[in-house]
Amino acid sequence: MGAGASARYQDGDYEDDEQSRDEEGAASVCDDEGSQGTYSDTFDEQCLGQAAFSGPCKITINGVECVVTSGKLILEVLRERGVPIPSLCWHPRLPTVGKCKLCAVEMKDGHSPDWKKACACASVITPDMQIRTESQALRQHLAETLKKIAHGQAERGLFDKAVHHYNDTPDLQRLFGLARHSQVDNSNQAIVLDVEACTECSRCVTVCREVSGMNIYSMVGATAEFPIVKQYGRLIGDTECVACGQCAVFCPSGAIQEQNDVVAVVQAMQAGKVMVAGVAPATRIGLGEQLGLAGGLGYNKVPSLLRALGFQFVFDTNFTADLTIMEEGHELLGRIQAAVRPNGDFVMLLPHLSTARSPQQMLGSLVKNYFARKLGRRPDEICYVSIMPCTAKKQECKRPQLRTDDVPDVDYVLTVRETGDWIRAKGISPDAVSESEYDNPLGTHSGAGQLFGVSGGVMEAALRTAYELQTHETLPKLTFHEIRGLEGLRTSTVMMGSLELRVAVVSGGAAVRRLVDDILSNRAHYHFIEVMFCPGGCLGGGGMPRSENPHVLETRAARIYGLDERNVIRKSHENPQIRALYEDFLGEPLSPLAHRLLHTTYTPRPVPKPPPVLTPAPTAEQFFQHPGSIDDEGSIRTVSATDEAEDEALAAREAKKLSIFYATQTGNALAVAKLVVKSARQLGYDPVLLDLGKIDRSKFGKVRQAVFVVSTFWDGHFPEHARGFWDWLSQPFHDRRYLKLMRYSVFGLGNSTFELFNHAARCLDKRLAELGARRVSPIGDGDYEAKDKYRGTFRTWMKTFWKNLPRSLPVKKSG
Ligand SMILES: Cc1cc2nc3c(=O)[nH]c(=O)nc-3n(C[C@H](O)[C@H](O)[C@H](O)COP(=O)(O)O)c2cc1C
Repeated sequence: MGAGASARYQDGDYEDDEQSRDEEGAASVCDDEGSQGTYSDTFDEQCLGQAAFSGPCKITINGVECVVTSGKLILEVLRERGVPIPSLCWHPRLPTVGKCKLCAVEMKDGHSPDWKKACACASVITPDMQIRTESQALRQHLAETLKKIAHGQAERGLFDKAVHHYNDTPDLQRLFGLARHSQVDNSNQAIVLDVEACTECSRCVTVCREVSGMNIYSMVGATAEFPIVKQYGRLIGDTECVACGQCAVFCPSGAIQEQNDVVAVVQAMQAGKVMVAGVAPATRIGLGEQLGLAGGLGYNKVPSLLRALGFQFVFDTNFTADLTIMEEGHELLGRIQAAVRPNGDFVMLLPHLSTARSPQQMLGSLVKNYFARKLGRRPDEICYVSIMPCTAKKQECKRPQLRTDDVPDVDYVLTVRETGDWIRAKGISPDAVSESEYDNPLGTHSGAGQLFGVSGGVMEAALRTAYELQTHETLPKLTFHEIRGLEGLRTSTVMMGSLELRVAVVSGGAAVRRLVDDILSNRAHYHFIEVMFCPGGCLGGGGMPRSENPHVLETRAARIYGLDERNVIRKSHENPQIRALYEDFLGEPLSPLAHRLLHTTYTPRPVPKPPPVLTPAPTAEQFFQHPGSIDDEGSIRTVSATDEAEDEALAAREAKKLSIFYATQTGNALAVAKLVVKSARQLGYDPVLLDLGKIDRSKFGKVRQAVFVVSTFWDGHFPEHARGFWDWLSQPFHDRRYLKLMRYSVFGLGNSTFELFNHAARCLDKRLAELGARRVSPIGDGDYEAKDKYRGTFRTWMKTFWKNLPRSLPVKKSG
């Protein structure tokens, strides 16, 4: 609801004086007396950040007076005080979206007699506010909202059952379109999406866009059967998804999960394989949480629990974290020295990824190629299972580069969640097992290795070793506080003798994207960068326990730092087993054997392209195929720009000529462009409608009066048919006065839930002005998310344009 709309609720009688309501939003309710009333599904949302100050203030909650902090969200305050309040879309670590409307409360300020309904997740506490969470109307609202969610799930469930039931009847499958779609998207090696369980809360959309910076999910174009649309309407496996699994961590209903590999692991056990597990640094922090142990799990309980599950050997991925530092540290110093110019300066190293494998893959490789030999077994007789905080590791272990003699180094990856649930399902109690040590020779680690579980930890571990390797002196201070913390980007300059090393630590995909942009555009210069895709690093990984605790990442980080501090060995190069491994087997860091077993190569992954054309609306097709023909509405002339520019001499007519260019993917922009044509004709103009993808470019510079109606698609792009035009117009060769004759205005069609809202229209608007065209009126930002879709914005924009157009005519010089 717009801020001005008022809905009054008094003593169980709902009164709504808003005139226009959209159909979807209206539902029928009974009030206390059982009379039927109309109930608007709209909300009074207090603008976040509206609170004048943040400090203690008095409010009442359900009639009880209390002192709380103003400026906080109502939902946060209710949760802190233990007042039951349902919600689905809200999460303390995500921006508010106010989608599910389950957290409705009623509120009023001190003196007002009227109660207003509001989303507790989208409204902030103000002094003297009264809040109630219980009333007949709220109960009714909750029931209706839950019913809608359940209805959607049930519908999709029935749909799914129909697939099963009609499995042998292809005609019916075709009829329902079932042959083409599956309810369960199993196309990704790490993530599975079962839309039957989806509550349409949109958390996956938010986290993927805001935290991971990927924008794989969308609800635009969603249907009842498929409430979540993936990039370009494809299966997840065909998108750019990197399987970080943040969607799985934040999904409240289990619709998005990791691919479960427990059954495959159990089958390997039953097949008599030698079962070996490896435990990651963040795993030992997360497993206790997944098992519901508030105080965490005793450090050496983890190997015991894994042995109770049936693993014969339990190694420590912290060991190979130390090994990674040895390989990566020598690699870094080698690259720096190779890059030092005679004047002592050194060149950018950023385009060069380290070739060192991840600790998981190093451990897998050593288990299959080193430990197997000690055991007198063939690599394929061993099943190595990695217990990880990460979902992407499920994908990583399947990379073809990470096999030796066609045997995978890592057979399966289980997330912390899968492992915890398996332990529970087997009825193993952490209290019933005693502590035990990790197995050797791959089980001893330094505190530096443990730090791999937190963002900044790999950098800190690397610096502890690189400093001593470079300077041959003892590092005076072990902790690098400047690169600790959970902000997306931390930077520092570290002196290593005379070498000044500029370092950056980045975590969370969105922050990574920003840093990469800065580097590519020469705004950021670093020598050594640690990149972790998950927020806070592995402790915020896609395979870690789901948590509603806003401070969960800080708590996990503190535990990891605590483990480092308690360790007797704090530097990777001081780990005695690492030294022994080089002496016995690998030779030295970066030796040929180390290269073969511990390093890898990368190949670019194909980036999925948008489909060539997304079924244009039939009317648009007519226009594309028959330019110049009379359209179905009988009155709109479409011509090529060539004809249009021929009339130079006819000045009077010229002033009335208006070129209306459109670019559309699914036909909406064309429909809007036609409205402009009609409106122009009513005002006595002579409009022509032009497909922006088909204009005669040699005549474009002669257009005098123009309107552009342009939609944005696929991450800020122009619609398919007009991309060639944009590529051409944005080229640097155009003269700055190329469009000096043109007066124009742009109307954009987009959706504000996309990060690049109306990007195509905005770029066009800017570019036209850059090339000398005069803007008659400001761009119209049409937003599909607006209550009336594009209507209101369009009317205002059109009105301003007609008002300004005659005034913008160049004044004739007299004499
Ligand atoms: C797959 C898809 C991607 C979209 N991408 C964007 C976008 O990046 N930015 C934006 O503002 N709108 C985006 N939209 C919203 C469209 O611009 C909006 O639906 C518009 O009405 C389409 O107009 P058209 O039918 O003329 O192409 C997207 C819509 C879809 C279905």
